[in-house]
Amino acid sequence: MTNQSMVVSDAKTGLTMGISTVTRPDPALFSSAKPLVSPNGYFSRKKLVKKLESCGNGARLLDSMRASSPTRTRLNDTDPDPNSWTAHHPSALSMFEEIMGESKGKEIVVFLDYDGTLSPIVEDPDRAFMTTEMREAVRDVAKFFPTAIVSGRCRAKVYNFVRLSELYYAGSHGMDIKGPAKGPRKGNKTVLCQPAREFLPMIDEVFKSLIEKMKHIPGAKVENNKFCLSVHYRCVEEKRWGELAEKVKSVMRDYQELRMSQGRKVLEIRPTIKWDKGNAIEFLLESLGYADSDDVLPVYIGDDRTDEDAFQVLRNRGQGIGILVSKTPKETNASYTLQEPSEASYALPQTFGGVEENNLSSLLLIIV
Ligand SMILES: O=P(O)(O)OC[C@H]1O[C@H](O[C@H]2O[C@H](CO)[C@@H](O)[C@H](O)[C@H]2O)[C@H](O)[C@@H](O)[C@@H]1O
Repeated sequence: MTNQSMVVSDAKTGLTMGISTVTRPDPALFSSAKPLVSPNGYFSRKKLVKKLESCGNGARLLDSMRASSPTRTRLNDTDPDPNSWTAHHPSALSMFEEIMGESKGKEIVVFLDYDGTLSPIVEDPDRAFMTTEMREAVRDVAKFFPTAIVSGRCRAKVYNFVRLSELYYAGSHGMDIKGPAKGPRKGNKTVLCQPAREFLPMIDEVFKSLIEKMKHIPGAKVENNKFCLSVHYRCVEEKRWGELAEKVKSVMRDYQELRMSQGRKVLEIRPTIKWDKGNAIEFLLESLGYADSDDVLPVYIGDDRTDEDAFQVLRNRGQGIGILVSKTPKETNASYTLQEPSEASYALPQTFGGVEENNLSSLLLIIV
């Protein structure tokens, strides 16, 4: 293992754009890697950690699959009280003034989750398209603020859905980050970070095993997200979820270097490295020159458990705005809420005439 760094500079501002120190085996695999030359924005080395989330016993996993994928609309006793939840996590739309106050004098950086945030949740993961209005809204946001898509999907796939080359993309739950290829920073070196590169052969192997195992479970789907895998059970009969979980666990037993987490009717398999969406947004903020800056206001909008790592980072920094997209109360580190993707999809391009840079009101006008 080597401790390598990447430096990317922004020709426009002269700022160091991307510096990351990541643990990885083969520097040659990082096409844009260069020696660390600036004292600015060093990232502390992220060491491999033991499994963060064990698979647990079968019954626990099955319970958790049910709990994390509610088909119900009614709340149960364990859900947070809706009134106190709304009081603590008010709608981002109703808190416009307050949110605007936080943005004064700060540079806004926008982070957007994809599934469930920019696109509605649908049965077929390959058909989770975003609307044209949403794309326009994101395009317009990116004209004013550095904007990144942070997704569990493989970077190429999420790029194919979004198709905006001026954005940063952090795919595979942040384990595959790339800066804009074109757009405002055209001609500059691009930010690149792939801290789990060494796991690629293993992930491919596990993908093949899972495909084989899932063949006999109607509706199950295995998605290769490059540095992680998704086993979807949205279209599997609930009475077979236990069997599906057992099969996934039986494959996982041979791979102690991988761990499992859960999303919305999906089991996600990924390397045990301590690198998640939270690390991804820290990396990107650092890349943009905001490592320890008080002058930045990161805004993160997401809907899923994996987005909580990013919300947590904002809380830890005591900086930024986390917005959870959810219709039902959930434990969350976000401060505000939106009910559903459509609340963030009413693009109002006509408002751009009056938009001022560095003003959060511009952002909200664009996305709501
Ligand atoms: O981080 P995200 O961008 O939110 O990605 C998380 C997972 O999203 C996708 O699965 C989810 O959306 C599908 C399409 O609506 C839905 O069918 C599935 O049940 C959801 O879990 C994606 O397919 C996964 O690979 C991502 O990890």
